Amino acid sequence: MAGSAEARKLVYLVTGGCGFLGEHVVRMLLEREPRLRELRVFDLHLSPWLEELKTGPVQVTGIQGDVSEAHEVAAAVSGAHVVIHTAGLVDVFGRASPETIYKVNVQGTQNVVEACVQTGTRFLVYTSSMEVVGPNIKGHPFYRGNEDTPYEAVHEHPYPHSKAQAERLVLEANGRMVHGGLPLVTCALRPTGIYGEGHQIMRDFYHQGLRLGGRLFRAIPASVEHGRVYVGNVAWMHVLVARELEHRAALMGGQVYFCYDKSPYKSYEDFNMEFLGPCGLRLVGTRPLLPYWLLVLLATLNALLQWLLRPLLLYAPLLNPYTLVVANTTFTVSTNKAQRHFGYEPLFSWEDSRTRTILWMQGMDSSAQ
Ligand SMILES: NC(=O)C1=CN([C@@H]2O[C@H](COP(=O)(O)OP(=O)(O)OC[C@H]3O[C@@H](n4cnc5c(N)ncnc54)[C@H](O)[C@@H]3O)[C@@H](O)[C@H]2O)C=CC1
Ligand SMILES: C[C@@H](CO)CCC[C@@H](C)[C@H]1CC[C@H]2[C@@H]3[C@H](O)CC4=CC(=O)CC[C@]4(C)[C@H]3CC[C@]12C
Repeated sequence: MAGSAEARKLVYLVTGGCGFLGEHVVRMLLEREPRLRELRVFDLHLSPWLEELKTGPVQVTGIQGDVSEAHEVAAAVSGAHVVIHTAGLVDVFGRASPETIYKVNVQGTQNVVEACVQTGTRFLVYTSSMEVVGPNIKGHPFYRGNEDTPYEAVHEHPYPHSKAQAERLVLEANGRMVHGGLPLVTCALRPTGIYGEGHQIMRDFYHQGLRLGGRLFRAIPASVEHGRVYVGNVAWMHVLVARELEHRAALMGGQVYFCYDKSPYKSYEDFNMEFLGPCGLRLVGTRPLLPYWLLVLLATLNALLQWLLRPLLLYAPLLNPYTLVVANTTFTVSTNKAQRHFGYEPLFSWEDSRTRTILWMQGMDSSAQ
């Protein structure tokens, strides 16, 4: 979408703009935000593809930095009209220490909020997660819930705990006076499990399937529904929210929105097979091949091994007690809050989302294991 030079006046900052979701947000902004003049992409590691984006009408500025460093964040935020804060340490496998997770996710978010206040940036969109709600460690189902559905959110794992703390910081900052005397307007988006082009865990399952001779083995009952949402639609929601916060501050400020689209309700594994199947993999078993108690045992063993081996090497398999509970607990969303508050409709149908993801997977080098 082309915008005339006069209409281009806004400066956006996307933190974590080189990540899986961040890249889609960056590209979506360039395609669908005609008022954009400058797009700042802030990340710990800048990706080479940023260079290609520098030839268009929008000034794209890569900023290598760390959200946990307040001065780096303040320098990047200064002069931005809108901040989309997607940067985060996404780790439920024990790769990073809890301290590092808090430093990036909580302190990093606090730094973003303070930078907005100090420099006079008025609009802040935070990428939260369904994980701030659940599934909880008790395995309570959340079936087609919405933003108002009561649920006992109990967090013991550092990732959901840090995301919940960060979300609270962002929402509590709504209405704070920023430099210049106007109120900060914030809101949080809570994606369910995101999938699509660039999804690392999908890549991991694909390569695991290839190693196992084109097979994956069912571990989760098909009846357990896990919420999923296409990355392009999550990015589109971010773009829309960022745009509409200014016009609907009273309605949207301080609100949370689940990210949703028309992706079908399925188990985590059955959903993955929508893409892995057309890439030649097969899910073996109509029921889990191992009894649940054995999976719990294996997950506990993995956690124990991780702890024992930590001084020597990093052992971080996909299966641990936390991921087992998340994958084994029904958690699905059914809401239209984003449609009611800011007119969101998914940009990509389920068929498009599926096709795009399959094409991306088929284009991956299958030997790159
Ligand atoms: N992947 C998923 O299924 C879901 C992700 N989310 C949230 O979406 C956001 C993006 O996640 P993904 O794209 O999946 O993860 P990702 O790991 O692909 O992207 C995160 C980006 O943040 C950057 N980053 C990490 N630490 C940083 C630091 N200290 N300073 C600056 N940048 C830093 C990374 O370099 C990376 O580019 C995260 O906030 C995550 O919590 C929410 C729900 C689901
Ligand atoms: C038991 C295994 C047998 O195949 C399967 C293990 C799958 C898990 C690695 C994933 C199941 C559910 C995923 C999480 C979920 O989609 C919600 C998430 C939200 C976020 O904000 C970050 C990612 C994640 C925690 C996601 C991580 C991978 C799973 C636990």
